Amino acid sequence: AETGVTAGQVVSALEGTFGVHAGERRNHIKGSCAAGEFIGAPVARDYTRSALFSGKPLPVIARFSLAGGNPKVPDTAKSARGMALEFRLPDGKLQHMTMLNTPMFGAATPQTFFDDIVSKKPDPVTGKPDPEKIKAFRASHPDSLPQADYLDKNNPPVSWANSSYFGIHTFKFVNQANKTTLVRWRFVPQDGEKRLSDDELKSSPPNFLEQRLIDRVKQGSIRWDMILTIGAPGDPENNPTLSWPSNRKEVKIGTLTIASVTSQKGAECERINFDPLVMADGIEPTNDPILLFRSPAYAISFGKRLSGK
Ligand code: HEM
Repeated sequence: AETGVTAGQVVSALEGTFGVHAGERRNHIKGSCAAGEFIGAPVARDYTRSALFSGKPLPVIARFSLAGGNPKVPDTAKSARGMALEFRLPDGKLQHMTMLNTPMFGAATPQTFFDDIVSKKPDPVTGKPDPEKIKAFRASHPDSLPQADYLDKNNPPVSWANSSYFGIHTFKFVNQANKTTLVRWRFVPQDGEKRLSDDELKSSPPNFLEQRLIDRVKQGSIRWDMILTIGAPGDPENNPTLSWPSNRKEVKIGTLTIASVTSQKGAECERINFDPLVMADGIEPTNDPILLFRSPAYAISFGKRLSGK
């Protein structure tokens, strides 16, 4: 039933549902900028020749965000949180990782993502999304259910610092001998996972994530461990809605340190397009149709906001 929705149509759907906010991201519009460094563990070189894992510290520009194109989305919203990283490698090379705090994504195809966004368009009468349309979307798109179920059952984190972030897609690690390994990765917070209680969900103010992260970093740097999961034959490679079995081999391959946090206005992360296909030698994409679709969609959003639209 793939009808081949285009990246332009998906960005238009985001604008239709969330409005056009000139000069701003069409998705993950609300967020904060951060910076720090990454030290990769040389043990990763069994799997990849990427300069990320030289063992030397590399500068990182980061952005923490909430999913969706509503600039006023409350920080209690039961939606995904994002962490986007730009690693600055020697010789001006770049590596991006643009992740969510859910282990899986809510669409196996761009069409499902499009239908999801359209189903959330506010009803002109109530000014709110129509719960019946959201129900109908879920019933007709089983690939949306694992992430929706995860977001239903897991409250959002108390802080961006108290969440794991998942690469979600499968990627290829290519080593010095040109051997390819299918992998997934995630970043696990050294501060520990901590979610809002049901009471806090109701009582928290709409804006606390940014100030809480600024306050946290004043106490000292914030760290995440980068954990690599090694795929086994038969593990889904091109479907980001499907988890891998939990008994796969895992290796700690680096530490991310965030040392400064600011609001996004005028800060360095604001003008970065965290296109997940920006990759340095040693890491390559799979044929995951969602991963490949993200790049043109981000380019359209980026082009619009850079030109003040
Ligand atoms: C069909 C699938 C998807 C579409 C169409 C889409 C679209 C977009 C767009 C248009 C932006 C704003 C880009 C900009 O103006 O710079 C964005 C941001 C973002 N997306 Fe996606 N996305 C998709 C899937 C995903 C997936 C699978 C993930 C995580 C694995 C993800 C994580 C993020 C994050 C974290 C940001 C914020 C990046 C930043 O801070 O600049 N997205 N997305």
